[in-house]
Amino acid sequence: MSMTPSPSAHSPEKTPSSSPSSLPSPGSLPRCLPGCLPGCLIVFEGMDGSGKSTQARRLKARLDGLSHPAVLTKEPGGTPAGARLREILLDPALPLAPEAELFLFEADRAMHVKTLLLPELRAGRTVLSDRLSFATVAYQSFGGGLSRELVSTLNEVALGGVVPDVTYLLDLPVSEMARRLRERGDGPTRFELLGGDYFERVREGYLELARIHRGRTVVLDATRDPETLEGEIFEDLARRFPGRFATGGSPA
Ligand SMILES: Nc1ncnc2c1ncn2[C@@H]1O[C@H](COP(=O)(O)OP(=O)(O)O)[C@@H](O)[C@H]1O
Ligand SMILES: Cc1cn([C@H]2C[C@H](O)[C@@H](COP(=O)(O)OP(=O)(O)O)O2)c(=O)[nH]c1=O
Repeated sequence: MSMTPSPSAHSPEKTPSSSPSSLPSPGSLPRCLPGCLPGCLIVFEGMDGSGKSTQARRLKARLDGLSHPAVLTKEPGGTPAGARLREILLDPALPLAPEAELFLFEADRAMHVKTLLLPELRAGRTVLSDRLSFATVAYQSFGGGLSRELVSTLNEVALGGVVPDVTYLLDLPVSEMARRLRERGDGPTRFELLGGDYFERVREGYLELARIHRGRTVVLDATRDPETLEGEIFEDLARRFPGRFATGGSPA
């Protein structure tokens, strides 16, 4: 990956405001292409129970072992405000209108991007995120039926131009997903609440996104064992970003 920021990474950027929140003001975010910030954003996507957090944790451990520290984060809930939003979003006793749910996922994302992803990526660090914007297209649009255009517009605002360098999509049949969630012992699972048809559409949504963004999305058969998947992900990363993850190659 290029360590040279493109002109577009700099021109619209301003010094973060000194307001009490110390968040950059709206419109101050760079428009970014993959690789235009010195860091590397690696995203894990897939349905509930597909093994995203298992693989994100394994990759982090592997990078730690190579003295290449990586930041492990997630959506929803990767920031203090996001953790509160996550409680609302995942409370089965608190039904939300589809639009309200969408706005809360996007609010979580805006906080995540502005306060965590952008600072880490600007500092040149590797960030591993358990979910990002594909999830909202797959769940709220393909699954929940909200307009694709609305979801894309809100994603664009929340992402502020940040684009993953690579996304690993852990693809799993819905029946296997249901089995894993039962085994994991989640309370009343989102699967039970939303139903199998919903998740069939979510899966199809993810696969369509992978086709559209095929240059920087890798679809993995998530029914295979965790070791095999970990090896395949690391091999792909090493090929994609030569030298970045070599032993002692930490940019942090
Ligand atoms: N490759 C795999 N094969 C079988 N079971 C797995 C695999 N990866 C994860 N699991 C198990 O499936 C469940 C869901 O995994 P998890 O990583 O929490 O998924 P997610 O973060 O996508 O919800 C956990 O019980 C985990 O131990
Ligand atoms: C990020 C995101 C998550 N979700 C859903 C997916 C999950 O059902 C739920 C919580 O995500 P997550 O904690 O990643 O669940 P899991 O570990 O089971 O995969 O939020 C959306 O519906 N839209 C979104 O934009």
